[in-house]
Amino acid sequence: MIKVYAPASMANISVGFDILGAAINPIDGNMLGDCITVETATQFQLKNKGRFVKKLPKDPKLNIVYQCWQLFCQSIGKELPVAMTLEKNMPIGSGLGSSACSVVGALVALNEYFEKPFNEQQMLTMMGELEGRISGSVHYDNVAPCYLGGMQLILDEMGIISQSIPHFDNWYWVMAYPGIKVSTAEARAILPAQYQKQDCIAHGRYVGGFVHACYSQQPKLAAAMLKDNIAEPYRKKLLPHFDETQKAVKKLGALASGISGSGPTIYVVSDDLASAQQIELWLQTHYLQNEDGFTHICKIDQQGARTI
Ligand SMILES: Nc1ncnc2c1ncn2[C@@H]1O[C@H](COP(=O)(O)OP(=O)(O)OP(=O)(O)O)[C@@H](O)[C@H]1O
Ligand SMILES: N[C@@H](CCO)C(=O)O
Repeated sequence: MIKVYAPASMANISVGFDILGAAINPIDGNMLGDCITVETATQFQLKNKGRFVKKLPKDPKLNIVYQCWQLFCQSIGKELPVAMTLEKNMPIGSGLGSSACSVVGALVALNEYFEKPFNEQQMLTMMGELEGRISGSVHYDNVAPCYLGGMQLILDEMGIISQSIPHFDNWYWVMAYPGIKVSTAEARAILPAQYQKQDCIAHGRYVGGFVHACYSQQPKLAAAMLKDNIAEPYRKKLLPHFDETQKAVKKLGALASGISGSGPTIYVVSDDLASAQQIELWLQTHYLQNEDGFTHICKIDQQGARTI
């Protein structure tokens, strides 16, 4: 039997719409991600369990794990009789890469079980295709960090889909999921089809500046560059009182904050644990909307998907 854990991820990180993402890990040892097992069977079976199992599609063929198995079989050229179990620990439509956790977990578990018929690039290509089926367009900024760990910059040139870039080891990422759903497909549909020239120039400056600051290890500059003029102005209305939340966490010492993926989770950066804890408490009291909501103080997860 093979069991794989696939971690949560935050896509975009404000500056890198569709091209930047990081895997995250709560510092308290909680495992924030889906788990998938693959076992021997005489015919294909898929069982679902976990905290968010009720939020999965009713039709089992719409479960992305089933589609992972189908694509894996098609790519290998034969039907593979295995029993898969999805532990759905991630809320759906959260901005924490829930579908990516299932896609990456399922493909890595199958690839491990069958002794790695596919290499990293082939795996990423399949992951991108499956993520694209869900959100309406291929984007790797959740699947790449979930699979490879660290902070990933999507390149998609010369056969290289993604490479990791340096980050700041002392940064805490306070993540707050309010408990409401935002569909990625809908959050993409509300974005403009075209942007003004000055917005394109500013966007280039922010993302270039952030990557430069990461390489030259200038944390203040990096935090100042974490600005989103592509998605946040249009998506923030989907999140509970976003502007007020940003102002409040800034007063509590946040270096930066923004939308995780397509929301409604927000991330807040702090380089001080006491301040991160105060921010977390504030978010628990003011940002969570129902009992499904949660907060975690995280660090960037270096490992990505792994067998456990
Ligand atoms: N195993 C699965 N895990 C998560 N979503 C699934 C799964 N199988 C099918 N789906 C469907 O995929 C869609 C996922 O929606 P969406 O992309 O908005 O969520 P998400 O992956 O949590 O988003 P985000 O990447 O912002 O965290 C939903 O319609 C859901 O029903
Ligand atoms: N980059 C994607 C991530 C979705 O999780 C978006 O913001 O639409």
